[in-house]
Amino acid sequence: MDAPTIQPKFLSKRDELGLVAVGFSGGQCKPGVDAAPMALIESGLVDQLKDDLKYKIHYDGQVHAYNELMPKDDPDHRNMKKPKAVSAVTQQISKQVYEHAKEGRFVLTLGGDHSIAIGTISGTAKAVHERLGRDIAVIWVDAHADINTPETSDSGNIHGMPVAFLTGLASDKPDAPFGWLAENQKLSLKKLVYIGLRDVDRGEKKILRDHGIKAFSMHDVDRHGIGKVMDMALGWIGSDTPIHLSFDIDALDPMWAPSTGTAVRGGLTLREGDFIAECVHQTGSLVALDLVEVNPSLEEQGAAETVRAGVSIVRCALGDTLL
Ligand SMILES: NC(=[NH2+])NCCC[C@H](N)C(=O)O
Ligand SMILES: [Mn+2]
Ligand SMILES: [Mn+2]
Repeated sequence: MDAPTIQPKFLSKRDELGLVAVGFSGGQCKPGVDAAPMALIESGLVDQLKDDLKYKIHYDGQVHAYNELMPKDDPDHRNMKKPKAVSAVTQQISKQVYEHAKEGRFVLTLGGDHSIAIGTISGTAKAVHERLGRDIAVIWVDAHADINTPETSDSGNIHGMPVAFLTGLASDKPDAPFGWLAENQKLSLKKLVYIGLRDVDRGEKKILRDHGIKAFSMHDVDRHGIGKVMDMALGWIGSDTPIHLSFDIDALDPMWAPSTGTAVRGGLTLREGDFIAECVHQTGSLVALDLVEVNPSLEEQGAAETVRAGVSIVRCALGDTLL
């Protein structure tokens, strides 16, 4: 197979990829998502990116568990569970992603639960601000909006809050857990687009409405078809903005991806998920990708299938083509 043919617009080299493997599950309560990076790598993801898609991969060879960063004592803060752990880990991820992104490399992060996007997106945003003087856009593909503030969240799980912190809808005092997020690490609400939503909390619906946030729910996918939805989503972002794609595997229907912590029926087909990734690749604007929430220890009979779905989405986003 040939190397990707799309010339990336916002990367300095078309074939350089920084990989960050994050074995972290502290943004929610179910153990097992930390095992996803190894499962994805063992199923051949990295070899395929190297051998089939011809990427030159910069990888430190480690699935980071960040044990050295775990606080001894981590009481709830504003209703958030494990605030210090998530803060320390996401701050470290932010640096790791930034180090790759500032070199003009594509950055692939394998999670881990979705709280890690506080790190990945802040790292991309900072590097893109510095390198190109631009804001990034984020396409958030998920059954959930993950835009709860600590105050609107029922669960207290931080994987339901990353977008609130990244957009500044939620913030912490400088000395509090998420006080480290600086202005140049944040995301504009106008540059955020959701696809696949179907389980949005009441407080989150109000946030989406009040701020006019662009969101394509499963209803929109049913009504228009995924082709039209992608045209509208990419049209909203425009062709001159670097894109960070944050893909929660639970956007897919549990038929295709059962092994995930907060599965919701009525989701995207595997092909619709791949199609989203293909369309985003074809823009030439993609600069970073997260793949999160694969949990091989849940619905174990479906774990291999879930991992395969994850591999497929990453391949499509990185330029794999059928023909
Ligand atoms: N990244 C995810 N899977 N998030 C699920 C969030 C579920 C729920 N809205 C919450 O705040 O807890
Ligand atoms: Mn989700
Ligand atoms: Mn999510």
